[in-house]
Amino acid sequence: MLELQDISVVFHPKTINEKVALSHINFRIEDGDFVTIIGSNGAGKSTLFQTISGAVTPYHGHIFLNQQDITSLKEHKRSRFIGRLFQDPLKGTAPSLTIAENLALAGCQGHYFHLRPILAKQRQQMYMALKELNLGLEERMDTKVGVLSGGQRQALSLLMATYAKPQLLLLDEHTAALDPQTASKVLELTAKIVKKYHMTTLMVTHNMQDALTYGQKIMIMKEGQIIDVIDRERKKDLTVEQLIHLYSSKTHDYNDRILL
Ligand SMILES: Nc1ncnc2c1ncn2[C@@H]1O[C@H](COP(=O)(O)OP(=O)(O)OP(=O)(O)O)[C@@H](O)[C@H]1O
Repeated sequence: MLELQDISVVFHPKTINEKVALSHINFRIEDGDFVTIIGSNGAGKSTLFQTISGAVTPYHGHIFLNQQDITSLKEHKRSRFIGRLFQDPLKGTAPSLTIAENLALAGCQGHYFHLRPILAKQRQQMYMALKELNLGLEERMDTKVGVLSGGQRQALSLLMATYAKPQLLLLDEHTAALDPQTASKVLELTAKIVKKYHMTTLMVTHNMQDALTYGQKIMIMKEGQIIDVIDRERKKDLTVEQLIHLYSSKTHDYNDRILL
């Protein structure tokens, strides 16, 4: 379970550049929930993820993961149980290492990594995990990641972010830089892995259809606040057109990127 209690984030406090990026955020997500987050530019979505993952320290409030107060836990320690995926496929993998070496790296999340020969048993585990992606990467384990396509790399990043079975998975528009076909493939893979391991997941997206399809709940953010949470009951009969209408009327965001 993830719980945020009265979280506020202020950049450059008490200066002329002061910016309140998150303002009194409260929410609770149960184990295994898949929650999608939508919001206009600058609403605070990335800051929310940075705060949960420990890259940004809140000005106020507390964060609990499975009853443990992680508010002051360092980012690298949180990475042992929080997996994260970014929009840029280049961010989640090391290009000069092979696929197998990247997965070995993912296996020691948050701990010091020494590149050692990979044991036959480890390779077998990697082979099986890669096979699930259905992209043929299991036959290319000694290929350097730098030569993979954006979609292959993002699928591998997804596998890496979930390899150590994190308690929480944060997906920050992780398919936005991919072409539509590859994006839907990576999203389907995401849903499959999340369901298989019952991972508590938060996904930021600008795509209303994806927010509706994958989110068991949908959070709407505006100007550093959560302005609405659409729960299972309200979501049940919601169409994408109704979601767009609801979103636009609440945020006054009529951006084409959202509507499409
Ligand atoms: N390091 C920082 N210093 C100062 N202001 C910041 C910093 N990071 C973010 N902000 C500001 O905080 C607000 C929230 O930014 P954030 O990136 O979280 O929004 P977002 O919802 O992820 O937007 P987008 O959809 O455009 O990525 C914005 O006004 C942004 O300019």
